[in-house]
Amino acid sequence: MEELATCALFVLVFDLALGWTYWILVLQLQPPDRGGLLWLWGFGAVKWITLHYLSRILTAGKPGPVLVRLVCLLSLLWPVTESALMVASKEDRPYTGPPPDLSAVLFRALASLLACVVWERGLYDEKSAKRKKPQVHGAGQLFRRLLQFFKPDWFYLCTAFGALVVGVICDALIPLYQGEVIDMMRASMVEVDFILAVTKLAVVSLSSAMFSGTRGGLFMFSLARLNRRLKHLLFHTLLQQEIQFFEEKKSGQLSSRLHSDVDRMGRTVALNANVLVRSVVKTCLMLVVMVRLSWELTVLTVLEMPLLGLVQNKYTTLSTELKEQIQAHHAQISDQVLQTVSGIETVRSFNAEKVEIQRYSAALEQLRQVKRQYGIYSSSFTFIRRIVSLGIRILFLVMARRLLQNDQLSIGSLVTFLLYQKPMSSNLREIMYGYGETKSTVGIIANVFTYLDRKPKSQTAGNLAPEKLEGRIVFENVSFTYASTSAEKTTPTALKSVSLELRPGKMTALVGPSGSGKTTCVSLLKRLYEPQEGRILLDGEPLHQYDLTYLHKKMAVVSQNPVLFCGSLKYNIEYGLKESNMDTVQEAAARIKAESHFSELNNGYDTDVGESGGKLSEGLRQSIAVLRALVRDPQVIILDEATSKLDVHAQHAVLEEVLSGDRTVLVVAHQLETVEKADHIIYLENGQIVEEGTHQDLMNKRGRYYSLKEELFHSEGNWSRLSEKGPLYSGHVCCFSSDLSFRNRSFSPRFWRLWSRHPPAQPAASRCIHVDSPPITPTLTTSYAHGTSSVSLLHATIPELLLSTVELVPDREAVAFLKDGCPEADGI
Ligand SMILES: Nc1ncnc2c1ncn2[C@@H]1O[C@H](COP(=O)(O)OP(=O)(O)OP(=O)(O)O)[C@@H](O)[C@H]1O
Repeated sequence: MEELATCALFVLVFDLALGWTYWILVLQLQPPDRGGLLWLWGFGAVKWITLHYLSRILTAGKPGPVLVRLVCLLSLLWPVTESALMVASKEDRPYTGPPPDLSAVLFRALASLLACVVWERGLYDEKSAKRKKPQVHGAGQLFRRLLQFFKPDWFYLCTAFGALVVGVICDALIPLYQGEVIDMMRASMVEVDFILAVTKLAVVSLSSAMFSGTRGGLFMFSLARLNRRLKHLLFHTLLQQEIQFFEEKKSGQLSSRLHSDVDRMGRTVALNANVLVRSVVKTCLMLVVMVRLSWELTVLTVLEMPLLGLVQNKYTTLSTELKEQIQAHHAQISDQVLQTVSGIETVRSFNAEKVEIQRYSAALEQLRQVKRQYGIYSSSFTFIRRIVSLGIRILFLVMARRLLQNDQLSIGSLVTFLLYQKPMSSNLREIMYGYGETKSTVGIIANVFTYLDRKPKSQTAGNLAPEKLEGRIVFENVSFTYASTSAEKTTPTALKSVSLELRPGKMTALVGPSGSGKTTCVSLLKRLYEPQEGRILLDGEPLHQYDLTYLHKKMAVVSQNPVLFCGSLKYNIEYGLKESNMDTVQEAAARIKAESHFSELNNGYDTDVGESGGKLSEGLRQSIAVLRALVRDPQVIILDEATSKLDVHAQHAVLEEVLSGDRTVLVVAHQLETVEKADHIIYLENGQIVEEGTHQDLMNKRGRYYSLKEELFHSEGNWSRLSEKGPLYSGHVCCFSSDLSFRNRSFSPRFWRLWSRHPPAQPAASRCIHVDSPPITPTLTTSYAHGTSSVSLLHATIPELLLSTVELVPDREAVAFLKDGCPEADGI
């Protein structure tokens, strides 16, 4: 810093020496008009070269931007101001060259130095420039890129800019013609001239209104089109992203990017460009007129700009940070409200309303604090701005009085000047404001473009779409780990070298404890994620090579909690289908035993399902999801706990329906009775396959699968599931058995009578109860069958539940069973 100051001092001293040398030369040589502008510009060029080399020598070849700016100002300030004075000089006072004034040399040098200091300390905020270096550096590029989005609207924009320029010219001429009209009011003037002046004023005012209106309308129109295009593109890009992206970003954040950020972006370019161009054109035109009236008063008026710029720059830097914080708080609050409202049932059942209100209030309080800070900055800025304006105004009045007293300005010219002064000041303010707004939007534009440019990390889909799909799916040593978020350093491996095969026409079941990786397998099949190792093949081809639309048509995934959209039942079942086919829907609904439930609803298939299907029972929601998949007739069906809320009959009906048509079926279920029918059962644990085979194989093996079945039966949860199946009626038989040959058999009342008299010998492989009283709901404490209480049932080691009716029962089966299990029954 000290080194820089020393160099600047040397440059200044050298500049003074050059300045005084110039005047000595002029006074000696006495050229016409003291050399005029030609000499001045020539001297400026010589000075620039000399000072530039001097600064290079002083700084060992690296003068730096500060010295470069100082040298430029020192060299050009004089010829530029003299050229402006010559342009502005009135015809009756022709330009006679600069007067010899040695003190002016010193004054100009000091003014240049002061301008450089103001620039470095105020307008050029080094701290914020460093902090936002990558953004500020690319600001021009960002705006150029944003302008490219306006390409389809070039016609409207060109017309708007044309209207803008014409409107501004008319605007700038209005005060001039107003002054003329005032002059024509004098009695000595002829009426025709007065009428002519009024007509000119009217035409100019009318044109200004018309062109300004056209300009405003066209800008708004283009802006609306740009918004639509940008939002569409951004939404499209967002939907292409991989699932991890949505897991990391909050929905409030994304919604804020999509709406407020895009709105602000468009507004900045369209409106600020409009305001900036309008104000700059107007200012230039007005400057020409004002300088001709009085350059002294013009300098004072214009002086307001750099001073206000200084304040505005500081304010922009501080307020940009706060604006970003406000936006982040808004996103967080809307996220919070969304979560609470969508999870209102959980909130209510855990009596957490107060906690949620407190959380909301805390978030609102944080927002209030940031807004308060913003308010303080804003009012301080307004105060300082007003003070600066007031100071300048006082100076202006003092100067105007002096000019009037010296006859350098007439009252008429002063009135015209004043008519220009107010719009001029507001123009300058608009330029400042537009500049500040544009600068503070750079970060927002960069954010939106970051999203627009984001390439999804998932592999891009291929275009494979064979006419016939067999549906053979193979996992070859597939390993997968979920990406860790910033909060967690590592995540456990969800799948470790899993190899399995799903065959067409067969049902495969994935079972295992929670967190074993079942849903991860389904997610990989849905291509929500890509395996890090190994590959997944569909009919021998890697899954990612299939066209996504084709894949989703051929492979349907039904999950436990299907997403339903606001609308009718019919809308949700036919969601995404090009053509409605209610006959197929109704037939399929009948086959999965859902038709009667649907027709019981008030408006049948037109019944509104409510938000996320909230007006329907969970079972009905699952039926809709199953139907939604079935009506598309996919070759591969994946049921991820998809029938867990359906009753036993409906579960069997769904399984029968999906297995028809040679489909490849994958079932993920915790209810092991659902998977027993599977042709192949795969038992996963900690992301690895530990057992596989048929139900019989696994039961015989007495391994993990067998233990899980045992555990499930003993757990109280199993008993509640029994209760969920509804009341048991007189004449029903409940059988608990581990003997597989016992399944799906029914027994007559005679059998029961025998059974109660002759219970099986120890160790018993079976327990049965006969419900012979009017409808009862089984509960833990009910004792309802031939001396067998529910408590003893819970202690039974037999993991099977069957319900059947007595009418279908042939007696000999009972005899056969009793012969098998109870030797005392021989001969019955
Ligand atoms: N989105 C995710 N981000 C990080 N880890 C995840 C994510 N989803 C699942 N996991 C982890 O991956 C592992 C396997 O989970 P997965 O959901 O596949 O198990 P699951 O067998 O389907 O469990 P459940 O039967 O309870 O549905 C678990 O350790 C789980 O915590």
